[in-house]
Amino acid sequence: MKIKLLVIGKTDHKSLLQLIEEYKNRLKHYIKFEIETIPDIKNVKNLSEIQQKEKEGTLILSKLQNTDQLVLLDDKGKHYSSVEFSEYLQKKMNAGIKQLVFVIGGPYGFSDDVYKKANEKMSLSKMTFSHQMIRLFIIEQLYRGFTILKNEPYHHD
Ligand SMILES: C[S@@+](CC[C@H](N)C(=O)[O-])C[C@H]1O[C@@H](n2cnc3c(N)ncnc32)[C@H](O)[C@@H]1O
Repeated sequence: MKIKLLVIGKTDHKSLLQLIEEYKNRLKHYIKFEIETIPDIKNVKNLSEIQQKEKEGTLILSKLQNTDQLVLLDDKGKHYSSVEFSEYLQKKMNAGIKQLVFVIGGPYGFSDDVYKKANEKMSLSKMTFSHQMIRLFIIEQLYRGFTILKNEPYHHD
């Protein structure tokens, strides 16, 4: 199985970028992982929130393969503990899924079309994080999940 993280807009904070790189490199020891960045929509100031979400949504959907399993990161999604998340990853690998795609929405979240296409919604907290910060959090949780599956001493309950 491969895992892709689909995000909108470049990571603009240098220190956040460094941490993302660090955890991305750690994660790559366990699974094929890539981050795909959709460029920011131009002239957003002239667009309503709905128009921006729809434009971003069209771009998100254009990046997907038919066989992809689409997981939206969404503060209203399902909650997992880190151990449950590791079991979730194991189940996906056992199910023979080719590519698991986690998507992070733009500043206003996802369009209706993206919600319709999604296989599931996953929340990392009841709180809302910025679309930049959440990149690091999901990558760290993926890394943590694989260390749990390998019984490595990173996670402590
Ligand atoms: C600033 S938030 C968007 C908030 C927007 N009001 C909404 O309804 O989704 C930007 C993106 O970060 C991600 N995000 C933020 N907080 C999250 C959380 N607690 N769990 C999972 N994803 C989250 C989601 O992908 C969201 O689309």
